[in-house]
Amino acid sequence: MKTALTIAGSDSGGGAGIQADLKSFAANGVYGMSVITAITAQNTVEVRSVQDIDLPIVKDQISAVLDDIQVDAVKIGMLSSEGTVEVVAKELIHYQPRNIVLDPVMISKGGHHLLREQAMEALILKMLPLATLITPNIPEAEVITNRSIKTKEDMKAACIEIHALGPAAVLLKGGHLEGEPEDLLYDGNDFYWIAGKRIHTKNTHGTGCTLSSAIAANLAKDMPLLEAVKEAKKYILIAIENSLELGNGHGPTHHFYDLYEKAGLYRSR
Ligand SMILES: Nc1ncnc2c1ncn2[C@@H]1O[C@H](COP(=O)(O)OP(=O)(O)O)[C@@H](O)[C@H]1O
Ligand SMILES: Cc1ncc(COP(=O)(O)O)c(N)n1
Repeated sequence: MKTALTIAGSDSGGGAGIQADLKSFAANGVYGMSVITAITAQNTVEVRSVQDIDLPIVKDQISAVLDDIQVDAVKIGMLSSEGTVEVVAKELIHYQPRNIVLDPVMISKGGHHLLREQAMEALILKMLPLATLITPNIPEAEVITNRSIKTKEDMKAACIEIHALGPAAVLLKGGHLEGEPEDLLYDGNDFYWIAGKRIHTKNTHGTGCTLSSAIAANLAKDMPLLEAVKEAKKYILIAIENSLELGNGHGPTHHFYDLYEKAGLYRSR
């Protein structure tokens, strides 16, 4: 069986972070493993508090997995602090796993900082060059490029600028712009618009985590990048369409194995 490792924060509410990643891995047919970087006390409404995990045990979690188990893809989410960015980057350089999908998580839907502002430079300088694919949303891409993104032309320019920072490819998610949520994939040569259909729901907690983990799972299964992204986009659409009315805030997406199978999208290679 193909495998994927998530390096991310824990969401006690189960909708985002490590919990979403492992559910997405399972639904997309790979064996999931986790390295926890931070624990958030979180629900559908808010992040109440955050405890970073001590750096030596972040390092040991990564080496414990990679010394023993074949890892076919790595998904990186919340990194929280500059020290964590540095430790994760160092371990990835040491182990050289293939297929690194970096979701540059910065701020929760409720406005809580999941990456300290002082850690931004380290993320850009140390982590971006290691990524096979980076998956920023519009606000994250605005922070990385330090320019505002309002149009499709702005999205193209941002992709070129982010690609120049080192990742092999960029998927700029358009969900935060008006209209249908179209994402833009840029591999350094060509642009591919990945069409979407807007689902009118407030239950979008964990969409970014779910999508990036589905892409990592697909890359682990040896799908080419464009196919991996397109298939993952179909998966996130189903997960949002079937999102759950749980809690009083942004409910989670649903990792619905049966429906996924019925739609002919489930593939375990
Ligand atoms: N309401 C929605 N309906 C359909 N697709 C959506 C919706 N909101 C987001 N998406 C898609 O889900 C994926 C992740 O969403 P996005 O909100 O951009 O990420 P993040 O959670 O990082 O902010 C993207 O492919 C985006 O286009
Ligand atoms: C631990 C953790 N990681 C990531 C997110 C971002 O979630 P979203 O996918 O909704 O932007 C989150 N809210 N909590």
